[in-house]
Amino acid sequence: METDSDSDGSHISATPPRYQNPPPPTNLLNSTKSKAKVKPSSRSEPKNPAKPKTSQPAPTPPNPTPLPTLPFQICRSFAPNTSTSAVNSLETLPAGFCSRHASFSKIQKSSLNFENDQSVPTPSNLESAKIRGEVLTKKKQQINLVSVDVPLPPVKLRKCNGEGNFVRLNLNGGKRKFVNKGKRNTSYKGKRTFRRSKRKLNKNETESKGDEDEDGLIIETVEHKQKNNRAASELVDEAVRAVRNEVSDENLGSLLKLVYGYDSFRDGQLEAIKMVLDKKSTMLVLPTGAGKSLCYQIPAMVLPGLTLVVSPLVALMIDQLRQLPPVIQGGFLSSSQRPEEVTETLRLIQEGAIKVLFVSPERFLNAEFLSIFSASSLISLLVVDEAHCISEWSHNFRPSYMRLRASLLRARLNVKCILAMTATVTTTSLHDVMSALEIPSSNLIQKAPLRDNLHLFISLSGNNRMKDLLMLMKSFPFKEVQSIIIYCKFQNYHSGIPAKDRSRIQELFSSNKIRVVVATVAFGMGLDKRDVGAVIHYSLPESLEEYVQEIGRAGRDGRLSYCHLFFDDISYFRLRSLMYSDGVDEYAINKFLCQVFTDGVNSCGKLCSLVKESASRKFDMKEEVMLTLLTRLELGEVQYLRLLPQLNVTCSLNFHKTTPTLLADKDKMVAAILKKSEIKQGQYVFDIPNVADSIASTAVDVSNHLLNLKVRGEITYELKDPAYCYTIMEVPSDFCSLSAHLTKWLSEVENCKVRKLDVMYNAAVFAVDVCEKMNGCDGSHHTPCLQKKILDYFRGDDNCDVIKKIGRSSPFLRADIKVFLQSNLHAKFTPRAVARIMHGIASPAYPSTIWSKTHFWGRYMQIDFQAVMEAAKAELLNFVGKDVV
Ligand SMILES: Nc1ncnc2c1ncn2[C@@H]1O[C@H](COP(=O)(O)OP(=O)(O)OP(=O)(O)O)[C@@H](O)[C@H]1O
Repeated sequence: METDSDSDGSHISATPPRYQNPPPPTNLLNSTKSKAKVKPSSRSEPKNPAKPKTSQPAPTPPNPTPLPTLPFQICRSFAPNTSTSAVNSLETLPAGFCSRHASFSKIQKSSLNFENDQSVPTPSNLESAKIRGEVLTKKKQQINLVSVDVPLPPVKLRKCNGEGNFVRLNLNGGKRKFVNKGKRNTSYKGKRTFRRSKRKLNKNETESKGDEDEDGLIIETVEHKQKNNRAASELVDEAVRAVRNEVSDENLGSLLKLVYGYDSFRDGQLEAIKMVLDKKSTMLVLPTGAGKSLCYQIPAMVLPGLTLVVSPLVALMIDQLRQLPPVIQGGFLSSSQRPEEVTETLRLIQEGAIKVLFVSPERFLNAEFLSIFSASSLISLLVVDEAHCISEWSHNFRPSYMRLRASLLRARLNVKCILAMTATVTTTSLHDVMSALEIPSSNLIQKAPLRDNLHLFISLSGNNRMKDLLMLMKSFPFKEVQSIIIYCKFQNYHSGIPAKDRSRIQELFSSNKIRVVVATVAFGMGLDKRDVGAVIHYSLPESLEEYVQEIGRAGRDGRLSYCHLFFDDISYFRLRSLMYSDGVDEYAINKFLCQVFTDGVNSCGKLCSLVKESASRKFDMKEEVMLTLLTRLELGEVQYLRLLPQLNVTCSLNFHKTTPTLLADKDKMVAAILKKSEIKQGQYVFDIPNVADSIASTAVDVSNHLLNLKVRGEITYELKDPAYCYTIMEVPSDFCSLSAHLTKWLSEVENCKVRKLDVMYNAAVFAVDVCEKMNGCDGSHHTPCLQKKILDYFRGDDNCDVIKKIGRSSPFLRADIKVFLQSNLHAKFTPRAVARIMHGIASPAYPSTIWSKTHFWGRYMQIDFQAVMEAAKAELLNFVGKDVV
């Protein structure tokens, strides 16, 4: 007997057709003509979908649960006060209850209104609607949300403007048409008119059908809906109670089936869920698309308190929030939200009305946020998503993730159980993460980093890479693939688009109205489009981790998918140069430390700030590097300072009602402002932390007080200069040794990044030049040898010699540096600054707008950066009248 379920529990490596009854094609690009050509081994659906030819277990589509058909509704209304159960009472349960995908796409559609900027679904309006539990089905009353009927506005191919990171590309020579072409100008009004006239025509018929509307849909009565919802809610509550009574495979399986519609857990999921429910901190390493989210979502339903998920990107948080099954009330906090929204979310957390909260690690700088948790046991589980970011030896180190140490989490947030999740981690980074989070080695669940439904191809691209790409797209199997992501490293290959269009493009791509998206790495993180059939790398990724992460966007439905990597030496040289763009010299770190601890020993307890832009130029250090150093000064072996939330620190103020001196008599903060201000063009200009420090207050209190005075009509003011704020805890006794220590650390991190790129390049060169094309490798197909390289690398066995393409010297280098210095007598240089220019790397003090004009810009990319620096140092020493460091 044929079955449509995958009872072995793993869909990851299966490669059969996706559904027993495939959905109707939504993309006109997949014309019937192209379908007719489908070969059995391609991703396309079988001709007779009801009878799959394969005898392999088919991956289970999200199966409808036995729950009643429910009306669609994005958010249910809820009464926070009554919400004490783990799964909130479901007053109005969405129709997407059984299928996350249904509910996800509806949320997106309903949330998109691009008619004006105001209505673009910002994280805040989307989420605040969700957490407020607004009934979004009242379409016309929603400012930010529109009917699903409203056609999306046209997508224009834009020229690069440096704002965005991906653009639609029609690689079919304009022959194929996008599905919504020609429909885009259909206005909402027009569509309504059409529907009204249709209603007129069918009046009698409609009346005779009673409850049926003009589209033949059954209009359910409110009572009917409520009854269904209550029944569904009771079933889930019952399943949750059963798991609480006994954490058995059977009870967890029932909950899975009921909420997600899945028949079985995938490899690693059940183990992780049970471990977490047993309150054991757990490290979970599963490949991309293996279903890690479910490993915290199910515990979130069962555990009594809040599940706090730390995520590195706001876009990722929003995606994860959207993907929560409707039975789990979610929320998120981000700096893009209005203060009222943050306050409302914090209130809901305290009331227990939010079960899963997404935050960025920077949120842990916020005193108000921390205070909610420090004295309570609100948090049942803390999830660290993309946990490799904790390790400086990972491909994606984030200084703010250093804040996620078990000791700090316990002390500040009362966290008892941690679940750390990642898909891409080497043994070294894994060790770092587990020790930072104090996860015992026995609590590691790790599966192979690659799914075996990905077929890996690789080729060295010639002089015309675009031509190579177009040929690839027109050849089998790529021409058959419906959904493709092309990853590019450099923006001049993919054109930027405004940020506000990104979510729209993601939506169009998700609904198969765009076939191909060209994007940078940021796109796709968190994108859970199950049927992406191919990922093409137009240029070399920076590391094998990045490669694995990006190819992991393909084949999440378990079907055979294709990944092609183009690489060439020039892109490699260019990327390798960029690896040096964060480097800093010891003397610059020393100067930086002097500024951070301005007043020397007397500055303990002082509230200070460092204006980002000016400091960045002054020390020729990127803002992220300054933040890395400040975070290290806070979280290293000695706590030298405590970072506070970033602020705009310079205030220019005008008094209106009461005279300044009279107001100062009544208000001590105004008195401090007058004392600390300079008067410029009639305005009082002062530094907020400086004023706060003088009256032993906080910068946040001063900001709030200013707002208050403004509301009373006493003042108006403007804020500028975004800055890092901090309180000094201890002044270093030896600046020199601290600078040396920090420089060494930063250079090790830099070397690690260079090494990762070299290993990536090495793997590519090996496949193309060295692989003997045995064991399954053939032509440009190199799945076996690349898989082996990846597995060895993740196991920490990457000691292979890196192919040395980078030169150590050039006969003209010194002479060119000399000419460069002579022709730029007006400027001061360090060896690093000269080497950056020779490598074509911009820095805050040497921006590309100015320095790319010199014809030496990027000329020595193929020579090792350190070697260029040494040559520059030697020339600077010879050069009279230049400062040499
Ligand atoms: N047991 C299961 N059976 C079938 N499908 C599942 C199962 N668990 C999860 N999925 C589906 O797999 C897809 C990927 O899940 P998810 O987004 O959690 O992956 P992930 O491991 O977090 O990936 P990434 O690392 O890329 O974020 C989702 O569509 C999810 O619904």
